[in-house]
Amino acid sequence: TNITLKYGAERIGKRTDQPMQDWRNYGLGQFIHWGVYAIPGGHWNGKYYAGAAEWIRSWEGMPNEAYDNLYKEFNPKNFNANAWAKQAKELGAKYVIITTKHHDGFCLWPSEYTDYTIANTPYKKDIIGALVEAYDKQGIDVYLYFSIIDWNHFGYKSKLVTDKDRTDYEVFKEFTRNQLIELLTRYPETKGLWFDGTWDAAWKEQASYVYDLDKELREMIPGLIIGSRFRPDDYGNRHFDANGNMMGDYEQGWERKMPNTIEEVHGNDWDCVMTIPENQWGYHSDWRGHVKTSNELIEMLVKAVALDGNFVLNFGPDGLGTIRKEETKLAKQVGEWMKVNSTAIYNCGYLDWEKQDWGYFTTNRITQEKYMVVFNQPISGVYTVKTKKGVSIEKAYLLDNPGLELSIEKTYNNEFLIQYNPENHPEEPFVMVIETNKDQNNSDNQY
Ligand SMILES: C[C@@H]1N[C@@H](c2cn(-c3ccccc3)nn2)[C@H](O)[C@@H]1O
Repeated sequence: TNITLKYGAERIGKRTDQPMQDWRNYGLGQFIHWGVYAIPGGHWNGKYYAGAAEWIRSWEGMPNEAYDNLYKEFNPKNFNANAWAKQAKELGAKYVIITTKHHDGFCLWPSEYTDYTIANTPYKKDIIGALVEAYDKQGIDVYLYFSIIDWNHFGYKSKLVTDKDRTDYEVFKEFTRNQLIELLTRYPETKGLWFDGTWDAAWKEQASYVYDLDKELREMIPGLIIGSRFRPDDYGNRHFDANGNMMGDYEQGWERKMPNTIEEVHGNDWDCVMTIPENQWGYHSDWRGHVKTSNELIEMLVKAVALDGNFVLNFGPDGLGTIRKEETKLAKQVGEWMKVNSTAIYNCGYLDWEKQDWGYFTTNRITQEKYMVVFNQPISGVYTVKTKKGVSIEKAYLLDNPGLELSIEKTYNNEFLIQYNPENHPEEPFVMVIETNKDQNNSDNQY
């Protein structure tokens, strides 16, 4: 169908400019959710809050008035931006997404458009500025998370019913625009904005305002990257417009979930943002339910890269600015795996060969080198690989032991069977490198 839209997708197909190519090649990112919600950490008056810790203000167990005064005691004496950035570097994250303002409206930067900011806490100092500088120094690209929902602003409405709603909302729209311009002016190193809280009916009616704001922000920082969770089209659709075309630069719909097939990705760039516990972004002192292990997180990361996406792992520092021991341990474990295997992650993406049970294929978009990341070792020691017509496998070896060539048999219907029987069971996923007759990446073919 081709419905005429004034505010639909600005482009069909992937962005091809360098900033977007860099984004596409990150593979792994870090999400930071930090704010005053980290002070209660999922508890109030001795009671446990079963929801997501950053939503505790919406819980009847926590009076709004009590929550809205928490900022007066926000004084994270253990906060050390350089330590966080160093840990992210060791994790192997190529970019970071930092909450500037979550749904509660508390600003981690000294915004001049509201008093509900870090400037009016005992801590006083600019948290965002310190983090941008520290991550920049580590060579990690910085993206800013911004919640459109703002429970602290009188003009914020989830839906527009009365005339007063509408006049108040106009004030809120200008406030939102001012804060976004303020953020990009203060932190011009910002590579992109990760918007959240744009599902309200009120916001979905603002197609022309958001279209203009999107354009204005992109003009401030050339190459700025904004996902599909920002603009509504003429009919209030987000992510995909009325013609089914994606709005924004990548699909931002995979929150705590992932696609299973390349078809679900619709040829778009996408990111998956993931919590370590089942559903906690902000700090909760009592994680219940399933807490993911490093091998589970590594499999999600590899699966995302294998399906042409990025994987963004969330960290929720506590009220004093400490990154909790569970997150520190996982950052170390994933980081150690990345030190050995990131060749199959960075600059890699989807290889259009049939998915096999032993794990995932990835391929380097620049060198075309191909990788098999193994999660399920076959008892037989036989790894089946179905290539494309005319493509044969000539060499196979372990990424961390190139000298040991693995035997390859070709079957009658163009399948290749790679044999690998390690003496002992590997404790974590491992990578095989495969070279085909079509590879041009060996030096003597370069003219
Ligand atoms: C990135 C994540 N997005 C925020 C969120 C998710 N949701 C939500 C609301 C209703 C249904 C499903 C998800 N509301 N807010 C979370 O608080 C966190 O910031």
